[in-house]
Parts: sequence; C-alpha cells; structure tokens
Amino acid sequence: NPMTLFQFFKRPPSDESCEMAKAGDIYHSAFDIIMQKVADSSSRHKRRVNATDVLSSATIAELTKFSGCRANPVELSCSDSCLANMYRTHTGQCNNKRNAYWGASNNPFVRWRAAQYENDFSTPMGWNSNRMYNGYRLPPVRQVSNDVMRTSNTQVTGDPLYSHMLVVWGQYIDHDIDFTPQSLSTSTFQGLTDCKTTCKNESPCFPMQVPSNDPRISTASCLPFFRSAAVCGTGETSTLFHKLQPREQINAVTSFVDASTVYGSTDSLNRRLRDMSNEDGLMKVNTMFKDGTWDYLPFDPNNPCVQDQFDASGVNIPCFHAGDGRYLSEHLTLSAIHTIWVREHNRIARVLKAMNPHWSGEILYQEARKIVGAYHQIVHWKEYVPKIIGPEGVNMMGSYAGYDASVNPSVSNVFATAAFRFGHATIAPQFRRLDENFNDHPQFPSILLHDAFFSPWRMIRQGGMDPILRGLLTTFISYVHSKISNVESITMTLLFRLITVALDLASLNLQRGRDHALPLYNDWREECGFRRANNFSDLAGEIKDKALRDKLERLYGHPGNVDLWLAGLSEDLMNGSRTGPVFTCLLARQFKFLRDGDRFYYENPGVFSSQQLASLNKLSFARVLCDNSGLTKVQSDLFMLRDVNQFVDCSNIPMLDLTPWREDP
Ligand code: HEM
Ligand SMILES: [Ca+2]
Repeated sequence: NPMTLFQFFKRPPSDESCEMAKAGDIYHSAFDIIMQKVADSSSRHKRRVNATDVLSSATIAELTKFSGCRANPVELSCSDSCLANMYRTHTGQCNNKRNAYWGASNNPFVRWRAAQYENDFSTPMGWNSNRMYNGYRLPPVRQVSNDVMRTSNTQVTGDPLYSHMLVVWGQYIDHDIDFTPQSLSTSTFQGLTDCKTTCKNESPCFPMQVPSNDPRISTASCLPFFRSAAVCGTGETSTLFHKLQPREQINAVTSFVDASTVYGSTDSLNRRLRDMSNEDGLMKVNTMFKDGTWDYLPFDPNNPCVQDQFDASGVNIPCFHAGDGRYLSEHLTLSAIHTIWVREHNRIARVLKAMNPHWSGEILYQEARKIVGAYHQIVHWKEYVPKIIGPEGVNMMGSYAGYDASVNPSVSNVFATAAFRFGHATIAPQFRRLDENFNDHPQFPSILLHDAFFSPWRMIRQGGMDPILRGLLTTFISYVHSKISNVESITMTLLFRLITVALDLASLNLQRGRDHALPLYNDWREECGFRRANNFSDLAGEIKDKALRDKLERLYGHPGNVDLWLAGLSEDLMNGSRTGPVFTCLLARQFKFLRDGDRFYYENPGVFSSQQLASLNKLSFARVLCDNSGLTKVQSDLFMLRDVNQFVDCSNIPMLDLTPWREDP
C-alpha cells in the first residue's frame, strides 16, 4: 500500500522507540475518552470538571502502567568498569556518567528556546487558523511551498563546487544524529477520523490545506500530516501527572556521531543486525544476492519495498535492513552509503582477526565498531562540516579541547526540525548511473529522484552499486541560493508515483516545525545575536534579494513570523559556506556539542593510542569507497566536484594501517 510506504519515512526504527511512541498515544487516547465523558457529564451538571478530579491516583497509576508511560526515566547508575570505559553502549546511555541519558536514543530532544505551542503546552502553531501572530495569520504551508519554494527541475542551478556525495552524506549522517518517530495511529485517537483524508485538525492529524489555485493538486483539499509522537508525560498527558509540561518529541537514535546507522541505537536491533553464528565479529549481510564479489545489506523480510512491475522472476525484493531501521531504503543512494560502511566493518573485523586470532568475536566486533565510529567522525568533522558552515562556522565551533562533561550532546529540536534540513534544498532532481568509463550507463540510464525511493530492486537487478556511486561523485548538488531552489521532484512529486496526492517535502518541513512548536524567525535571530526584525527591510542585511523579501512579506505580513526552515534558507550564504548566518550559528552549536560532549570522540585523549590516532588521521572518505566497491579511481575529496580525468588512482589514497591494533596474546 503506497500510503503505508510513505509512513515508512517516519516509522520508529526499533521496538523500543515504537513502545515509546505508543505509550504517548495510548495514554493520550485514554485521556481523550475520559475528557469526553467528563465533558458530557459536566454539561449535564453545568460545572467544569477536570479529568484528574475524577480519577483516583490508583487509576492514574494503573493507566500509566498499562500504557508503558514513564513520567521520569528510570535511574541509571553507570559502571566504571574497564569495559564500560572502552566501548560505547548501543543506546548511548552512560556516555555521560553523571547524566546517563544525555545523547541516548529514545529520549526527548532538548530545546534551546522554549516551545511555542498555541495553547502553551500542546497544540501546534496554526492549529487554530485564525490565531494572530504579530497581527497576522500564519500562511498555510502548502501555499508557502507553492509561492516560494517551487523550482522546476530545469531551473535548478548546479553548485560548481560540490558533488552529490555531499548531499547524501548529509542525509546519512542526519540519520545517525536524529530520527523523530511520528504518532503510530493513522486516525484520530477515538478512531472516528482518518488522518489520510481529513481536513480537520484533530490529534494526531494536522492536515495541510491545499490552496484552491494549487498548480498540481485539484482533487484533494488537504495533504495528510501526522503529528510527531509525544514523549509520554508531556503535552496533554502531563496533566495526569499533575503538572503542565510542554509537549516534547522523541529522538529515536543516539545523538552521537557513532555509526548508529550501522549498529542500531538499541541492543535489540543491534542483535538482529550482527552475525552471531561465529566468532568473527561481523555484521550480517545479504544471503540471497551478491554485488559481484561484494556483499549487499541483509533484507528486512517484514518490510516490502517497491517492486519492479515487469519482474517475472517471482522473487520479491524487500527493503534493506540496517542500524536506522528501514529508513535506509528511502533512497538508492542512501542505501549505497549504508552498504559501504557495513562492508568496511566486515573488512576491518577480518583484518583484525587475522592479526589477533586470540580475540573473541565480541572484541573483534567492538574494536571494528570503534574504528568505524571514529571513521564517521573524521569524515564528518574534517571533510563535511567545514564545507557546510564555512570558516566562520568552524570558528564558532572552536578547536577541540578535550571532552567536556558539562556539555549536553543531545540533539536540539531546532537542529532536527529546521536547521539540518537545509540539505533538502541541495538535492539534485535526478541522479546518474555511470559505467566503468564514467559514461552514462548504456543499460541503466539516469533516473529521477522519485523513481529511486524505496526501490532496492534497482540496485540488485540493475547493475549493482558501482554505477550509483560513480553517479554520486560526478553529479553536482543544487545550489542553495536566495532564490530558494527546492527541486520540483521533491516539492511536487515526492513519491508522486506512489500515491495519488503529491507529497511535498517543503510543506512537510514547515508543518513539522509548527507541529514541534519551533519558535519563529525573530526568536532565532535573537538567539544567534541578530536584532529582532520589525519590518522586512530590517532583514536586508541577511536577505539581500528584495523580491524574495517582498514575497515573504506578502505571505507572512511580519518578518518575525517566517517559519525558521524557510527563513534560514532565504538568508544569503556566509562566505565559503552553504548556509546563511542563522543556520550557520545553529549548526555550529550542535556540531560543537556533539563533539565536545562525547566521551568517546575519537580525539579525546585515551580513546585511541597515539599510534592508532596517527593511523586514523590519514583517513578520508575516499578510502572507504576504494576499499569497499569496484571503483579504482575517485577524487581525493569525494565531496568536491572534479572532472573524471582529475580523479586519482586508489593506490594514491592513504590506507588504514591497522598494525597499531596488533596485540600480543
Ligand atoms: C533524497 C534526498 C532526501 C529525501 C527524499 C529526504 C526526505 C525526508 C523526509 C520525507 C523527511 C521527513 C519529513 C517530515 O515529515 O517531517 C526528512 C527528514 C529529515 N531530513 Fe531529509 N531527505 C533527503 C535528504 C536530506 C539531506 C541531504 C539532509 C541534510 C543534509 C536531510 C536532513 C533531514 C533531517 C535532519 C530530517 C529530520 C529527521 C528526523 O529527526 O526525523 N535530508 N527527510
Ligand atoms: Ca548516532
């Protein structure tokens, strides 16, 4: 079912996050029913009663138990054993020993500025469409998307500097850092209204109105939207705990850049991904198909993906399975990056085993995992981050001065819901598949983005992974520019083939910001040291394009009201960066916290020996591709766009020297 497929985007990646999202739903629906009954009886008795007035504390305790709701996380005492100091937990718990849940999976996002719910604790901004903000109503997100964000595929400007690998790394590492599950219910909690069809705001449905003159959609007056799952005990359900706490959303994965995309963010998912059949410390690979001599990721048999409609073999190809649940199959290029890292883990584990035959499977696994985690950090902080936030952003991060236990590395809501989604404006409308000579593949030509969603069959049946990787290295990214290019494939036809109503990623981002009650633009200006704007000419320093400012004014009325994701993308890029000043500030802060607040950050003294660190410091993303695919020449920095005749031979790219890991038995 296509709609179910769409929901895969936001399905919790592990049983634990599923339970957590469910707890909030169950508690909330019980609460709704009680409130309804109370409202019925109080209208008869003509007096107002609260649900908590009519429930005994024993009933509330029972409800809490049945729903699985936890008002406060269980106290954890962190071990100081040698092993606990050597390796990360899969959940990220106890990375910070005094604050065991900092950065851990299945915990609330932190907030850098207080949430702005319309009723102060749970209803999103725009829930009541007549509500005034600075004297104006918030425009429907689809209208904003149509009027500002739409760029046809042919108008997208190519970025002269960077390859599409930069985009895919952004998406990949985002899934290492955050994943927000949405409510598991697809209808209102009392089951009376279906979120897929309703135009009414009733939890968990928060549909997006389609303007009457919409250029694409004439058959529906709303696009479906499901609210993100709430942390139980926040928002509506907080009242049952005799407090009023603003609704918070869940980060289902570990905040740390720790390759949770490979290993999972919970022990249960991790166990399913590891090959425990021997003592080699390996990750599971596909047992049905091979990519020449290379391995594919294992399948998740419970999760069907899109199939080739002309395939007569009768063999269904399910979605791949990896550390972020099923999300990795979202896009072929994303699946490719996941595959590369699982191959790298197994490659490293095998070398380590040959070197240290006395190591157990567990040690081999943990040591390989530790190296792969460090490798992710190296690619991220050395190769990726400086290109995104530029020299000024890097300056804001400051240089690394060792682990700081007072820094909370948990991902902030604004990072996940707005700032790091800047990447959505850089996606190219199509991606290329190239043969060994880097010419368009004669059999499997370039395909449009939306044809590559949830379709692993296109990798398995159409030439394997190498053509996709070659394409990534040679396709430019779209230019984030004040004109706002958000390619048509994304705004207009995300999953267009799959469902009758087009889904629109720009609208989703804006509506998600309102669902999470992210404060609007002025607050973030203030947070980042800019003056609050009173009129649109006050924005001239950050948004030079007058025509764009006028457009924003027509839509929003007041500059302080602009949704952050749009405002951030509208700003002119800082020198040498791909983000404007407010996003640069927010991204730099998050990347700093993720680095300084991670006890296992690879450069933290003691994490690796100095010889090991010297080995790691020679690494580049290019090497991973050389070691784990059929590519024999690449650019030395995979994120830079280079002409193929400037590519270097893999033999010239420094290898990972594992000798410092040799240990005498
Ligand atoms: C083919 C490319 C991509 C597609 C199709 C895609 C699609 C999506 C979708 C459907 C969502 C959920 C939207 C919602 O309902 O709120 C999402 C979330 C997100 N995307 Fe992308 N995306 C892509 C690339 C990127 C890139 C390049 C970045 C960053 C550089 C990025 C960063 C994010 C972030 C941070 C989130 C929020 C994740 C969470 O916490 O759940 N995405 N994306
Ligand atoms: Ca992680």
